[in-house]
Amino acid sequence: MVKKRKITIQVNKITTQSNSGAIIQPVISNDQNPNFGTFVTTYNDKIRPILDAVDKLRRLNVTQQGIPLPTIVVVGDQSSGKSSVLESLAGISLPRGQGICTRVPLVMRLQHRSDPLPKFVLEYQNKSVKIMEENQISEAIDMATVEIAGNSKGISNVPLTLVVKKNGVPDLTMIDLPGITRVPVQDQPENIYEQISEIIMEHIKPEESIILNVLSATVDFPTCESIRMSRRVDITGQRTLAVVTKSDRNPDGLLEKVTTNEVSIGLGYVCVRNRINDETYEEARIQETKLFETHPLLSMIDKSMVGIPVLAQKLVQIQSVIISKCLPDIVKKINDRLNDLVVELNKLPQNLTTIPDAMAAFTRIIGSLKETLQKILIRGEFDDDLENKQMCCNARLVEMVDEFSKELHTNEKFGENFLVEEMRVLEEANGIQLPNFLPHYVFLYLLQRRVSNISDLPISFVNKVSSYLEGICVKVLIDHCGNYPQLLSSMRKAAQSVMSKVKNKFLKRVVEMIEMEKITGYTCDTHFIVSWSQLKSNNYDKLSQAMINRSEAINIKEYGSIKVTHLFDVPSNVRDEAFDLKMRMTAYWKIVVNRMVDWMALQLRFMIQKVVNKEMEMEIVNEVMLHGGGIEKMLDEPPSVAKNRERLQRSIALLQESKEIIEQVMDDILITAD
Ligand SMILES: Nc1nc2c(ncn2[C@@H]2O[C@H](COP(=O)(O)OP(=O)(O)OP(=O)(O)O)[C@@H](O)[C@H]2O)c(=O)[nH]1
Repeated sequence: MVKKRKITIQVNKITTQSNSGAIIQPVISNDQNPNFGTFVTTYNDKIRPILDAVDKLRRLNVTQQGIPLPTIVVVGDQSSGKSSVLESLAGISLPRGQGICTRVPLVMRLQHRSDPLPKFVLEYQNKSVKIMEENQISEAIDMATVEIAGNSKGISNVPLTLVVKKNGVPDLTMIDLPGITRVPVQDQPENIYEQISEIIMEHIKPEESIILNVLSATVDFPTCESIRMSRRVDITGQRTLAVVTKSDRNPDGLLEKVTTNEVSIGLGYVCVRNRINDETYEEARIQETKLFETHPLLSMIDKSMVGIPVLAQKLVQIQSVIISKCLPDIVKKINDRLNDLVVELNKLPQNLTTIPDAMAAFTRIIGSLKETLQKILIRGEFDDDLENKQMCCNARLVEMVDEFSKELHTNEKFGENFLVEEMRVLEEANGIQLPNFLPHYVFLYLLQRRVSNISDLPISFVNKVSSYLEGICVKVLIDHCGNYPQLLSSMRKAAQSVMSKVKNKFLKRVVEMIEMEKITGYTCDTHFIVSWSQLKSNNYDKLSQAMINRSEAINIKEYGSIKVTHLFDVPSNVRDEAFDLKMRMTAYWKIVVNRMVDWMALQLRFMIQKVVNKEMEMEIVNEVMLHGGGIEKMLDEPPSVAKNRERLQRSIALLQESKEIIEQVMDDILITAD
């Protein structure tokens, strides 16, 4: 319920569309010949409170908090007459002339005041300069421009605000922007066009901006840069109003230009004649009225489309519509932004002041760190972000184990020299002994050679897995002490140190495991005998047949085609003995490889369990307490956090103030539309 309703604004004959696609059509009846003075006095009282509220928000710089404000933005090509139009509306002199004059955004706040004595204030960069005389305004703006944008013709996006409180002016706030030019002059930078475009686009892009496009009657409208730019952000022209200046200089064809509307201006055209040379504003208005009444061509233009008073009326109406339309949205945006900032502020670490507080915070960090590591490394649950595949640890670890197993298995190749190694070893093992009696050391010798051949694979597996786990632990640690960066280096050191210790232990065991495999050939797995018998029975006949038939190759299951021509002249007893040895080793090697993979996987799980449940925590506590300066360090809030907290508090205070301003004005008014 609205508590207070002091002022009612009746916005007649103005249609508005939805928030996003505003169609604003101020309709001024054709028979109405607006008088600048009487119009503003009736309108000003009604719009001023809202305009004041929006101007207060502008001064608070809420736009920097992502809250766009309804604004009339004056754009135009260089020397199109932008400043002259503002001068005419305000009845004051602004820097005018050929070449670039406006080099910084100029916010013009016009306010009607009943006192005949005008007041002028120039605000910029937290300064407020009172201007005593009207004829000093131009110079003051020039000086402030030089202070902001330098002596040369460079431009800047730092705004100047000129407050004009004067009897009879319309209550309007507009922003005049540097004129668009493609050619740099004097020592302007080469990219002057890009710089100006950027400033203009920033101001005209928000849906809340009304574009006041100043076009000189002396140019072809479709060729105007300002038209091209405004059409990029306002394709249908629904928030663009055109002011045609210099009507006196080029009256030919102007009527046609503004009625055919070749450049799709949605809010209509107003043709004006600004002050020329040393005319007073009163003289300029008289000359303008005379021009549009008596000139044979210009007098044919509808009276609702000519003269500064009509422009003032249109602007005031448009301004009241956009402001009243945007107010609820501004409140919503302020509320949303406030909520976001409060959440962000609450997420910041508590500013710790006592050792018990620091101790509690440290314990919390360790606890949640352990919980996360248990979740992803032991229970194998997913991290929140499934896209981050690195953090799906169990899946990545099993991939590494599978790859290790594949490498070990593919290492077993019969190759070109089938049985050659076995025959050579048997030959050297020959002695004065019973034939066909295989000494155990022959098998062991071959086994040792095979184990040595693959011994680098388990080592590189340990290296790979350890560096992956170290990466995961460091990432989790960084995430968990993001709020206390002063702990980061100790935590990182602890994680690296614990992982390095564990890796060394793991490597030591792997080396032992390799040695064990070399020392003894043993398995309790009965499948060994079955597998050996099968290999022999399946392949012995193939080999014998090949020797009889002199076939080049035999096909052994799982190992493919194997060349045997080099065995043709080998005595059958030697060949058979070597064949038996090979099949025995093949069956046993499968057992060895599987045992290695199983053992490594179990060791890995065991190691992870120990690190996560105990060693990481102990190492962190040790590192922080003994070497990292203790938890007292947590009491020194890092400058980055303090700065962030200050920034958030400032923004929250600013938005709260803005919210109060806007809620107050909404309480005070009730807007009705026909
Ligand atoms: N005859 C005539 N001259 C005008 C009119 N409007 C502006 N001028 C002249 O055109 C020139 C440029 O006008 P400014 O108002 O400085 O143009 P501007 O667009 O503000 O210029 P920049 O900000 O430098 O781009 C000045 O010499 C004005 O006196 C007009 O309606 N009639």
